Amino acid sequence: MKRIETDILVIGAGSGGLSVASGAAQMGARVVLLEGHKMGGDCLNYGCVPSKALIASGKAAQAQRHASQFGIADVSPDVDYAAAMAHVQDVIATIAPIDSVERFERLGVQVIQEYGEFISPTEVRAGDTVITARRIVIATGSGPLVPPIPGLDAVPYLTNETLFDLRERPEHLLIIGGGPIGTEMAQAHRRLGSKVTVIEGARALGNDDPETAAIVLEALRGEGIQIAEDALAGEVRGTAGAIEVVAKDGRVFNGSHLLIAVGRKSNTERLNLGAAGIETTKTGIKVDERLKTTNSRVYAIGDVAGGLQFTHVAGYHAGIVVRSAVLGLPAKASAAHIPWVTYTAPELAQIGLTEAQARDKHGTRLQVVRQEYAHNDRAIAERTTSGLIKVMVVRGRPVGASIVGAQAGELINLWALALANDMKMSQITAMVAPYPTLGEVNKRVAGAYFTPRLFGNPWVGRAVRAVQRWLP
Ligand SMILES: Cc1cc2nc3c(=O)[nH]c(=O)nc-3n(C[C@H](O)[C@H](O)[C@H](O)COP(=O)(O)OP(=O)(O)OC[C@H]3O[C@@H](n4cnc5c(N)ncnc54)[C@H](O)[C@@H]3O)c2cc1C
Ligand SMILES: NC(=O)c1ccc[n+]([C@@H]2O[C@H](COP(=O)([O-])OP(=O)(O)OC[C@H]3O[C@@H](n4cnc5c(N)ncnc54)[C@H](O)[C@@H]3O)[C@@H](O)[C@H]2O)c1
Repeated sequence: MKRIETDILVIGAGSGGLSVASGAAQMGARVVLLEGHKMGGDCLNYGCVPSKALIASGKAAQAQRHASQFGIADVSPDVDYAAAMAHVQDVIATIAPIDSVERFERLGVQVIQEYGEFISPTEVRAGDTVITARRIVIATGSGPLVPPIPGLDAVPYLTNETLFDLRERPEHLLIIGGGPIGTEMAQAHRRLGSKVTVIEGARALGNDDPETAAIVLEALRGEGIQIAEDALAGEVRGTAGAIEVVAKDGRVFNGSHLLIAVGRKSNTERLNLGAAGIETTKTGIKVDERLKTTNSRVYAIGDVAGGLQFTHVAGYHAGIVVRSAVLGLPAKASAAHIPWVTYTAPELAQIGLTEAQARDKHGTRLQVVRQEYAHNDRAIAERTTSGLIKVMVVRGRPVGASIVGAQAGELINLWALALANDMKMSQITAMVAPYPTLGEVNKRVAGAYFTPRLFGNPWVGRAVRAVQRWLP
């Protein structure tokens, strides 16, 4: 057995682990990084990157179908599904060098391409090497949760780890789960020419504000996607090409392929956490607000920590751990200013409290201001007028924002800045937004907060009349 001593040991080279490793190494710490499978983890290989690339193919196909609104003939697109998947692989290959072993070795990180497992509270074994470190960071991510639905083990099914290997377009894709994976992949496949049925056990896009989510679901249904809600999958039957999902209430859904998208399972099995005294919860590794596990020299970040499971959260966690484990500074994680976006068309974005959550927490102190895309000149020019922004305001400060519409994911950035810095609505109205941009909806919605305070206000009216009498 080889032995290595280091300052920081990072287990897992996905979004979170890579950020810790590069940050720590560039600040001068000795870093060892373990990766048992693909550098880049889920986001690069089976998650964000391939899904957004396939969504881009679907968008290109859809634009051809609806070009006549811009004076160009509508065309039924000639979709080459295998070529769309080749585009997906090309996008992954373009980004991969940034996450590669070579790049990390150039940064001074010692990369070991093996799975790691604890053999004591201070030691991790990876292949034939035992590593001891001042601090250990677990960043092993998550994998697709495959629920114990009767019959599922006897039929072929896809997950996010196998979907992007397909080269023949599914004739009829059944998707169990109407969360972000289910809805994004439903729309991409529908636009590329598959029939699609989403089978959702509760409410589709149920983690988002119901009013904004409903606008997305209406758009998806309008494109021909069947979305069955309150349809908990109870049984799966059939063979390759002819699959049947039976809901608990007896509804039967038939299709050629089946995608399972019912959430995630933290990757903890290989870690032998018991040997290190690290406890888990139902969703992942138990951590405190500093992201420390029940072993005070070990941190857990990103998906494996079982909170919000997004790449930007893994990156944010990495920043907290670098401050704490590398610089020895106190740093705590918070979830209140974390945005998320579902990249359907229209996009759906959320930060902070939804309207219902804000009402529960702040009662009558809450004011909700709204602005429709239909009043935005750029949206009118580009025929993307179906959209809405709602901002939840308490005592002049935003506590949450929900956006549905074109580029909602870009527009939420401003509210991410505002919530991260506890900004006031007056600071948003002080901004001058270039015309004509969709971003003007952000300024307009902030203006809507002040409108009733300024227009039709008897005190303001009296003041204005007095000033007008005195002005020369
Ligand atoms: C289809 C899909 C689409 C998504 N789209 C988005 C999106 O648009 N935006 C967004 O923010 N998020 C998105 N996500 C979520 C995002 O992919 C994850 O939140 C993110 O990858 C988590 O990063 P991580 O570092 O925690 O884990 P991962 O990226 O999963 O990396 C963990 C790594 O650890 C390795 N590993 C596991 N066990 C061990 C071990 N014992 N030893 C060594 N290595 C180990 C794994 O092989 C893996 O490479 C999507 C997810 C999916 C599935
Ligand atoms: N755009 C993004 O940022 C993005 C995109 C995809 C995935 N992700 C990340 O990946 C995570 C996983 O996504 P997901 O969509 O798999 O999970 P999810 O947990 O968000 O949604 C799963 C859905 O499946 C339903 N469900 C569960 N069991 C069921 C059953 N037996 N029958 C029918 N429906 C059932 C649930 O009610 C839920 O609505 C997300 O929570 C997110 O963190 C992010």
